Amino acid sequence: MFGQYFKYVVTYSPDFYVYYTILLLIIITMFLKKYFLYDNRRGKMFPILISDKEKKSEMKLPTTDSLSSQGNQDDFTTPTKPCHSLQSPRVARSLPRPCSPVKPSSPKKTKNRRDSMFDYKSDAARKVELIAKSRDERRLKQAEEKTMREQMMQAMEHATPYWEFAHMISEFKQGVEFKPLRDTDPVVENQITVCVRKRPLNDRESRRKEVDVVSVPTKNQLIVHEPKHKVDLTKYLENQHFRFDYVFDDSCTNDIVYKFTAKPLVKTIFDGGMATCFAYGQTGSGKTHTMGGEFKGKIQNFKNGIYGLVAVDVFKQIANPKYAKMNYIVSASFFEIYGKLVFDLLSKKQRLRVLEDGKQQVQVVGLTEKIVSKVEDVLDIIQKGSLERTSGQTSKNSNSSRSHAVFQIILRKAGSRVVEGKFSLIDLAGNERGADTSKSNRQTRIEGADINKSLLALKECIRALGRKGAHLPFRGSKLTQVLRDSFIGEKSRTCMIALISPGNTSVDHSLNTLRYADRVKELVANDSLDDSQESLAILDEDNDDDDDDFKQDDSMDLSSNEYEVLESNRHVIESCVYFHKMACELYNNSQKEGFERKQYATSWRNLLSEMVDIQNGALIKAQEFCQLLQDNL
Ligand SMILES: Nc1ncnc2c1ncn2[C@@H]1O[C@H](COP(=O)(O)OP(=O)(O)OP(=O)(O)O)[C@@H](O)[C@H]1O
Repeated sequence: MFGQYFKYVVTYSPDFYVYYTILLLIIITMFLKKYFLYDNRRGKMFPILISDKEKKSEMKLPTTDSLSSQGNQDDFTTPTKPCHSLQSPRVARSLPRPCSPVKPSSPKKTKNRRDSMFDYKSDAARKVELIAKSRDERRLKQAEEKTMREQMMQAMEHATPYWEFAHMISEFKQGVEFKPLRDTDPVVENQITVCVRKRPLNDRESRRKEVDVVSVPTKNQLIVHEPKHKVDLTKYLENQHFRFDYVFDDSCTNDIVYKFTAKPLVKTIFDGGMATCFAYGQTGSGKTHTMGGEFKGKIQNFKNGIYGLVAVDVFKQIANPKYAKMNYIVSASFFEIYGKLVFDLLSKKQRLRVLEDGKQQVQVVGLTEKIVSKVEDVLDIIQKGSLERTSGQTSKNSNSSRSHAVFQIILRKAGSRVVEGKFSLIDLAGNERGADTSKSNRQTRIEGADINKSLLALKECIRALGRKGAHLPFRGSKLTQVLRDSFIGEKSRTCMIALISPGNTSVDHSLNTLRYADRVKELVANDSLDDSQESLAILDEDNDDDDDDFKQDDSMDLSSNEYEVLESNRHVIESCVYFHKMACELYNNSQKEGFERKQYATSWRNLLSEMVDIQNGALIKAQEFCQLLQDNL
């Protein structure tokens, strides 16, 4: 029927297309009115977004009753559905006014028609909103971080008196990539090896809430974070960088330390050379722990100290078919040098004399040398000597920290007295004891001066070993005298292990230790004295022995003091020539273009501290001598 009507209209009504178009326009307008809004400001139409829920509510138009009940505040229970929710204009218009009393403070404020219009924001508006949002989030995060930082600082202040430094150090460490030494790293063989071992904080330091001021970022680098105060008392860190052959951090065991230090030297003594390994550092820094073995309470495990580990490897080599036919006899000795006195640790601390024969061979007369055939024999000797060394001492007033302990393993061929090879392992006196020279107690001053002197002489001797053919100032101390043959010969090899305590109260001593070790290595690496310099340094060789030094056992005898003062005087003269040359060289280099500022600063500082060391040593001797002359008046 509709079809017939349509056919009729098409056939008989020429205005059909006009009607049809008008009808279509009406439909389109209605559609637009229902689903679109016109934004006057922008002159654009926008489609209305209606959530599914709202669409549903729109479809179910509220009855007058329900609307009035919504409008009744007393019955108001759900403010989440206000009448002016997002609805089409038609629906919105159809709603009666009284529906407005929705609580204005309603937490879920729904959008009205106008709000819905502004849901459609330009990109710029969206971006502004995003920026504002992220700014608010950032501010919130910053506030949270600040609160946390304040809380942490408060907690740290209670936990440690050095919390500010601890905080600065931990911030510094965050920017450092740590790649410490690993057991699998290759062992480099040097004639002189200088390395550093840092021990962990001990119980006493932890109780005092000390801060660990030493970082070991790589296998050969170390940083000391020296706590400092500015004039206005602001705290800051001075980070001092050092480089050595190896640096062992507090997680390294004695086995690892041994692998990179003394182990490579064992074969030296089978090749007819002398090997020497020193442990240098402040009292309590771990010298005995490293050389003698780890402590478990008061009990020391001699098997895992460097003494014991060397013994194991020596016997392994003896069993090696290459050396088995050589018929080596192994013997061991253990003695202590305290000032100018030498004591046998294997013979109830019997006092020994050090003499030099016509061929400049130094002999420790009467020293017990026990023949050993297995590792256990050596461990017995180490145990006996160590107990002898520490017996009758309290840790506070320990003589062991003021004496040098020398443990030697000697190789001879069966039936011969000739030494084929010797490994000397030395646990040096605490280096801070050398600074005891200003103390009023005369004995302490003398001890301090002796330690200072022996450590300076030791450094000079190692330097001389590095500078082949240079003058060997071995007469500078009893220690270097008895070790004379360790510093001569092409085949001699030396290793120094500098031990440091990590606590902030030890930082000055640790820096002293590191500077000493640094100079030993740096001079080995950089020194290239020319012949004229060497010839200047030889003066002493002709200086015929004033054997007083060897024949007298009295520690403070006038003539030996005079000898030492004159020796130090000569040493100062020689060093002045050397310093003058080096200082000129450094200065001239600094005038050249593109000179390395950092290298210059380090070299100049080291040169000056070396000069100060030598002059201080001479000053101590001169003061002692003045005092002695006065006492003898
Ligand atoms: N690497 C380490 N790991 C753990 N503990 C260590 C380490 N080094 C040292 N210690 C501990 O620190 C303490 C002091 O060490 P040690 O006696 O070896 O110092 P020292 O330098 O020989 O002192 P002294 O000059 O008085 O003989 C010991 O209790 C030792 O166990």
